[in-house]
This record gives sequence, C-alpha cells and structure tokens, in this order.
Amino acid sequence: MSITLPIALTVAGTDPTGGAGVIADIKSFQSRGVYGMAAVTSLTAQNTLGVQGAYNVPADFLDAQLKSIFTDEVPHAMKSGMIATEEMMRVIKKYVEEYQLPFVIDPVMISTSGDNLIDEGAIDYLRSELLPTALTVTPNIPEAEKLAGLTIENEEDVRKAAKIFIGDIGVQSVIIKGGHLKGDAVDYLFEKDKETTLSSARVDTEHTHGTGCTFSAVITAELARGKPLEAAFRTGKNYITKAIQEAPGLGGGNGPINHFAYEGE
Ligand SMILES: Nc1ncnc2c1ncn2[C@@H]1O[C@H](COP(=O)(O)OP(=O)(O)O)[C@@H](O)[C@H]1O
Ligand SMILES: Cc1ncc(COP(=O)(O)O)c(N)n1
Repeated sequence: MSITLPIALTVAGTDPTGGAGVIADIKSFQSRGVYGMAAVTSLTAQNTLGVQGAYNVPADFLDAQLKSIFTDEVPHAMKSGMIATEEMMRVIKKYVEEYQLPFVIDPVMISTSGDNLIDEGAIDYLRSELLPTALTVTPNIPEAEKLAGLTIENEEDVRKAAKIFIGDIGVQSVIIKGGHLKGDAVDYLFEKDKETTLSSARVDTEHTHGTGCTFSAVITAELARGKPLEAAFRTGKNYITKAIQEAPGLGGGNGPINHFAYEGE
C-alpha cells in the first residue's frame, strides 16, 4: 500500500555543522511531517564562527541533480537558499518554469557571521529573472535593501521596499523579515492587495544561525502540505520564535536554533 506524503525540495548550499543550508532545511521539513529532498548548489566549510570556504557545484551538475529528482518524483513545493552564480540560477529557473510548483526564494547573500555567499554579478539576474518565478520571496533587511535599492530603517521603508518588489521587480508576494531591525521581531507579508504583519518579542540571543533558512523551509513545507501562503507564514513565524527561544547553545559563535522546539499543528 502506498502512503501519500507531502514532498518538499530544497536547492541550497550545505553547512557541515547542520545549522543552516540544506541540512537545516531537511530538519525543518522533517519536523513538519514533510518528506525532504535536496539538490546542492555549493558545499561550504563553515561553523558558528564563520564561513571558512566555499566550493560551487558546476551548474551542469546541479542540472543533473534536478533532472534526477524531477524525472522520477515531482515535489509539491520547492525553496532555494544559497545560489552563488547566475549559471545555477538559470538552471533552477528552467525547472520552476517547466514544473510550475510553488517556489519560495530565500535570497541568501550574506551569512549571519557576515560572509558573502553570492557572486555580486548574479544579483541582477536574481532580481530580474529568478524572483518573478517565485510564489514568495523572503529577504531579510540587508537583502531587501540590496534588491529594492533603498535603505530600510523603519516600517515605512519596509512598505516602500515591498512596493518595489511587487510593482517593479514583479514578485507575486514578498515576506520582509525584520530580524535585523530594532525592537520586536516583526515580519511583513505583502501580497497584491493584502498585508499581514506578525510580531514576536525579540529574544536577546546570539544564536540565530540558520533562522532565515529554517523560516523559509517551514513555509515551503506548509505549502507542500497544501496550506495557503498566509497560514504558512504564521506557522513559519511561530516555529522560528520557539526555535530561537530554545536554541541549544552549540558552538563558540552564532549557534544554531532548535528544530525540535515547535509542537503546533
Ligand atoms: N532575536 C530574535 N528574536 C526573535 N525572532 C527573531 C530574532 N532574530 C530573528 N528573528 C526572526 O527570525 C526570522 C529570520 O529573520 P532574520 O534574522 O531577519 O533573517 P536572516 O536569518 O535571513 O538574516 C524572522 O522571522 C525574524 O523575525
Ligand atoms: C549554506 C548556507 N546557506 C545559507 C546561509 C545563511 O544562513 P542564515 O539562515 O543564518 O541567514 C548559510 N550561513 N549557509
């Protein structure tokens, strides 16, 4: 007898310490009852202290990984994380367009430790070609500033950036994460005619390694389960808040969060 199981795919880089990237994504999928698949874009050498090295997978071999996946079993939703080069972005775009599955882009640029994870030259392609293929995009404040081309210091600036994402860049929706602003941790979902704001008390902690990866992975898992975007956003926010509150305190720097902490439906 076959079992029907939601399937989510992550296309991202690896962090060997398991706090960020595909390993965090798979933990997030698993904890939401979703079968996880992963195609790797880059292998990094990193830990809670920083990124010590990165090795980009040749675009042809990313293509080979995605072909192996899609010609055998098509996932119900997909996310991307670190995509260092334009060549890899072109490959990913081809599959999203062909298979038309819900696609969440976490436009990863700089790690929590401050290290660069994308070629500067790939940012234009990301903005003009890849972002419009997504159901939603989840930039943090520095990523939103870079992609929308303005400085974000407050809620009014967040709204201005969202207008650029939807009006000029042509995304269907955008979730701007306020983890890097001051005060409470406030996240904003902007859809064409609707805005949803979710706020949680800021946890006073250094341990936020992999928060962006995990947040977008939980949203992708919920979409794979057939949930609407706003509900997926709510679960993502509740999950990430618990995961930060109950961080295990591993490593000597920005430690990972707790993928076992959230117990909601
Ligand atoms: N110190 C914190 N306390 C509570 N929530 C946080 C904290 N830092 C980040 N978050 C939340 O974690 C998620 C990831 O946010 P952010 O840190 O902005 O992204 P990134 O990890 O991509 O830099 C968001 O939901 C944000 O509100
Ligand atoms: C391979 C990889 N992908 C993404 C991030 C960003 O992590 P964060 O979720 O902390 O922004 C990272 N540090 N490493």
